Amino acid sequence: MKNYPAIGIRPIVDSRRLGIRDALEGKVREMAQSAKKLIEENVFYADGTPVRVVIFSGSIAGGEEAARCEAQFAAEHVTATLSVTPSWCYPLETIDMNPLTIKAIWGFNGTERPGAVYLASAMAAHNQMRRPCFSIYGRDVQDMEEQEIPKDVQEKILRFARCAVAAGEMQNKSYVGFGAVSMGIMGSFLDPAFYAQYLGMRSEWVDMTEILRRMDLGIYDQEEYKEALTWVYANCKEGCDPNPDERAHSRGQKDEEWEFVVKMTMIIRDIMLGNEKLAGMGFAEEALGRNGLFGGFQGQRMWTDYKPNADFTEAILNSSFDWNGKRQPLVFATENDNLNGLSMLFGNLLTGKASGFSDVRCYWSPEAVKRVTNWEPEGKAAEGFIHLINSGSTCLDASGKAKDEAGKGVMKPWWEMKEEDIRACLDATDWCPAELCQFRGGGYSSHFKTDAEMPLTMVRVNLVDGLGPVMQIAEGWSIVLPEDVHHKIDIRTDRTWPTTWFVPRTNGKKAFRDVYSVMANWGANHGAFIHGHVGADLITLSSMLRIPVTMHNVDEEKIFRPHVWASFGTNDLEAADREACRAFGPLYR
Ligand SMILES: C[C@H](O)[C@@H](O)[C@@H](O)C(=O)CO
Ligand SMILES: [Mn+2]
Repeated sequence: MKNYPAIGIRPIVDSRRLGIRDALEGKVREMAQSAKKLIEENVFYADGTPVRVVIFSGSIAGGEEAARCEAQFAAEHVTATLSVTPSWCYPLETIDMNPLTIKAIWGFNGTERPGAVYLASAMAAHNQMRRPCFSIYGRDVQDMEEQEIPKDVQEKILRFARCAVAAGEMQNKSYVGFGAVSMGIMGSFLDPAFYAQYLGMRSEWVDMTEILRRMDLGIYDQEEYKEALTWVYANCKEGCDPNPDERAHSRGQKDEEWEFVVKMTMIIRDIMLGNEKLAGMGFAEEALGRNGLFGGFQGQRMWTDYKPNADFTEAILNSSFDWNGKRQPLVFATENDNLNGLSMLFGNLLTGKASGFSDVRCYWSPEAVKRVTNWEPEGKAAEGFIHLINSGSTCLDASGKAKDEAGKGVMKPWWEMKEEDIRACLDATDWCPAELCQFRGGGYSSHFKTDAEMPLTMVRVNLVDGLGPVMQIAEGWSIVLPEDVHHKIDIRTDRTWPTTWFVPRTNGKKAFRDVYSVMANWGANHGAFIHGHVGADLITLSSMLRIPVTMHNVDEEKIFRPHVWASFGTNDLEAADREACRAFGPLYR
């Protein structure tokens, strides 16, 4: 079900008529319209639709009009508000008091009217009444008649809007976990209280046998299945079979496994999203789906010891395309690691791009690389690098084969993918039969290497007893190693899996002292990665969700959190963040 969260703009004015309110109405309306335009042109829901922005029909000078605004916004599913004003107004009578909306105020930096005085006073009210609010105030004084939104104000409005919409898209949606905990991986343990209280999400469990039930009873679109299988045979070339001849599956078995994994992919998608075609086949309940926003699959080991694994399913669902062409990625976590899936989801909601899922497998020091390959790491690899590799599944976008206008390898918002991008990602990927010691039931692993130097942000949400959820962020780059070096170290691991060589940006201090320290401090076996340096957005989103960021390498001046965070300290921002999140607690408790 689609229920887009809207951003509501609240024009605030001084109530004194006879020359003040009248003089402000035009300016405040123009501020509201320009903010609406800025957001609608630059911020998108994960499905590519421009964000819906509504402006209160009037302006707000007191509690009565504030209440009217609240009523209008409630009917419009407004989950975040941006109040705008060029003047002094009366904070306790005009601010957004809704405990659930995510709030910001843009106070015009002009001195004809005391906009900044209102802003500061409104922040004091928000801070004292447990209603955290983002403060947006331009660095340079503007003339009252100026209509241009200054660049620094634009950056804050857009960061606020992207993150508030991401938070809003999670509300009332579900995480759908197929199976249970995989191989004792703690991230697979699904804590419904965390999702309900911090994200406003529902947690659902689906036994993996549901996939077999639908397969055996033919509860999937048979026509689409034929098209999908034809597309797979034409576009998903088989790679090397790592199994010794005496153990390798026969051609017949392998063909059955292709049929199986294509059906499995469609069935899991239908369980997550629903499919009205199923209603026409007499399966009304199955047609509804489970309102899934993201999900995960246990796989190992009970399923994968018996049936084909979900490597193909996870890789295709996480990619920005399938046999129907380009489409919104469906974030789907390997090994049912919902915390890594959530980390992927944050990146996807903020950018519209496919997210990578990886084991954080190994730190390669320059010395070790030299010893093993006789190559002296240089450039971004000079301090060593981290091997990101997942057991058989990463979105094909992570091959880095989509190209921007300059011909550079990138990962694009799914709606910008071109046919040639999809073709290039498919051509760069082969699908290796599963290594049968680990996956006795077979299946196919997406096998590629990230073949472009791209800005990436590695992300992880962890749950820590006594602290709650925490976020880790490492901005850095994928790197491309000389082919022989890549080959020598890649085949030391599972040669049929997708590899990304990652170098975090280090600064010689604390967790980012060097590449080794980043790996040593990482909170779990998995990490998600998203294209671009989006750490500042992740920090803002985390503050909205009251998730403290306990590790990041984002420049301090880019950090944008609710104004009240400064009241928890300005010297140690990490401690202040932790204290503020603890003080306010989860949004939906
Ligand atoms: C195939 C192996 O069991 C992998 O799945 C395992 O090493 C992991 O990915 C653990 O996160
Ligand atoms: Mn893993």
